[in-house]
Amino acid sequence: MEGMVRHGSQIVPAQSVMLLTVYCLALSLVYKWRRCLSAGLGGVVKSQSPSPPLTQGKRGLSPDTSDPTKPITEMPSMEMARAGWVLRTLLLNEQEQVLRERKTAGGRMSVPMAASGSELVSWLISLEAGLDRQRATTMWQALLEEGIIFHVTGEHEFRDKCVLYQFRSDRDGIAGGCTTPQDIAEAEEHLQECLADLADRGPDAWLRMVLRKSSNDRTADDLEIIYEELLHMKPLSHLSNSMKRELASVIMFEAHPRPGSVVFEQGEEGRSWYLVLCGSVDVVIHGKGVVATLHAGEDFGKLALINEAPRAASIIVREDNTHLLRVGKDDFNRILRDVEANTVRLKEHGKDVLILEKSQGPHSSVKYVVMACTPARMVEHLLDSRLDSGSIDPALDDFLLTHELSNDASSEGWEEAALMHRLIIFRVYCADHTYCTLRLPVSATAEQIKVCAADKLGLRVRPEDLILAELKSNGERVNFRDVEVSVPTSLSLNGRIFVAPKDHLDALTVIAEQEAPTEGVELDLEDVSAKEMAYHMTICKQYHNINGMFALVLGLSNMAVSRLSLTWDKLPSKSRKLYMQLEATIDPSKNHRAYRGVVSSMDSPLVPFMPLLLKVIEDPPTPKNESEVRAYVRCLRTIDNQRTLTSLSQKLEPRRS
Ligand SMILES: Nc1ncnc2c1ncn2[C@@H]1O[C@@H]2COP(=O)(O)O[C@H]2[C@H]1O
Repeated sequence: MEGMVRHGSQIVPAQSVMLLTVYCLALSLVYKWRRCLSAGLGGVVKSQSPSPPLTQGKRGLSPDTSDPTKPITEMPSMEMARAGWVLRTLLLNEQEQVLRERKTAGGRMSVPMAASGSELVSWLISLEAGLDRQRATTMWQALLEEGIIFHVTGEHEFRDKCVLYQFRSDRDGIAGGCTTPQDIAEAEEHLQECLADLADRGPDAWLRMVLRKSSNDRTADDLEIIYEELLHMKPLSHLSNSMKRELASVIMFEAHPRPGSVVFEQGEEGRSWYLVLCGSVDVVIHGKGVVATLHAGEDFGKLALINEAPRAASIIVREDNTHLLRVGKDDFNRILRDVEANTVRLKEHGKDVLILEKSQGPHSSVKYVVMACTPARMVEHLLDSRLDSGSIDPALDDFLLTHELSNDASSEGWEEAALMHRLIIFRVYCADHTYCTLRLPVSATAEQIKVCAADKLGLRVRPEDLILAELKSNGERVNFRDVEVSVPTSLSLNGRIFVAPKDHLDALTVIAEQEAPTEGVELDLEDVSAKEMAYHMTICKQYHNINGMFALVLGLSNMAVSRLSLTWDKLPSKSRKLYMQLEATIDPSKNHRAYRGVVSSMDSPLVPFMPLLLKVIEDPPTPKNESEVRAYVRCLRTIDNQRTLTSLSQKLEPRRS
């Protein structure tokens, strides 16, 4: 059987065996270079691993890679590890010992196996005809940025000067000072390939080094290098040259060696705008998971800057050695805002979910026009958009009045499962009003909550004899069935969860805080003058804030207030008439015809009445700045118990007998 070789029980072509042998040899060589380096880098050679699942486990904070004297990788790449090994092996074989014991400036410290930057540059030039000093300097910087060589006291990037550098393996004492003839032969064999790798990486390494310097440390040459590079960057091609010049002094480089590290988290304040240089990042939204992956040439983080809103998503590094460019908020506003903030385009699972375009509003104000949007995103956008002047385009009115919003899992990608796994913190009370605080997924069943609460509260009752119930502020009780989920999110306003033995259920009484706020609110309404209050109420109408207007009218139309006839009588008839007109707009008959009439008679922008909008969605989406909204609602102290409201009202105007 010509050309075939027996391998175990298999017959394989001889060619494959040869390939396999070459491959094994190559692997062993690579292993040697990496072993030499990894011993000094924690001892483990890390393989290129895929990203960890993004919804689990702890995410590391991004390391600070802004210091240009430090490596930007956790482990050197195969190519640079090999180049380091080859150059060191050949340097050790030099007649005139380049690597030898040296004294640092001032003779303070003696360093073994060190060489000055200028000696290393001269030596490299001697290996390759046509190489100039600047090019050779960048090649050594390529080794320095991967932690293969170091400035002996860690103060400098690579310099063609009389400053000392060492190979890491010498600094950490993990490589011998001798070389075998076999090593030298191997190094010579790979030299040309290594020089080509270094020449290839040098200029980028130099650029990265310059981009890591603080603005103040950048020289005119540095700025020129950055500017030249910005001229060629596709994602910046729409910027004018003068903008690129300005950017050159402020744009910063950020390296993320590890997948899973967090660039920033959803809800944080926006401080920078980013551009992906290489690698990729995931856009992760609470309750939805990864909604998009951004690659080289794509940008992120401008929404929070132009909106003055919290970050709409977390950005998690997806690949090893992802490199980003960053522009701080002030610089973004100064240089880029006018151009970059022209369009905001958000994608989820490859589909555009929101495209906003800036346009000129009246009186040279700026407004954003929604060019395309999914219904779900529109609601999110409306819920938390504070775009510049807060203005929304007229097309939106039509949308609000006509669009049927649906919670279609397939088209909108609502990840109900992810929502259900979200952890929430809530209290469970006992009959004596002691309570425990639990942190469970939304999907936890009433039975699971019951068991956890009983355990924490020390209730010595079998779970089957316990009941979990909501006690509303009016004393009404609703028992949960054991299989029910989303218990804490289904409570009524001021409702509380109680756990009690079946035969003690009737003894449950409402907690004082359920009836009325037990603590003062930050803003004491009584400190505000009636005039001031009236001013703020009127402003809702003036600014077309129908939502705010309705909230006020609904509040005033509550029985506890509407019955205060003595007070109402004090109103001038003009105001009374105006109020009656407003009251008419909340009339829900004929599918909110009165409301629709008001909306159509108003010029844009306007804030629609949200409950009406949300009523058509079976399961309202979670707003983007969810944590903020939740914190707000948690601190919102209201009285929803009609009995309490009526008794307060009667204190003001006792019932006439
Ligand atoms: N579908 C998306 N939803 C929200 N943010 C997204 C989406 N896709 C990309 N992003 C980017 O993620 C960034 C998170 O921070 P910002 O809110 O500042 O700006 C956001 C957008 O630039």
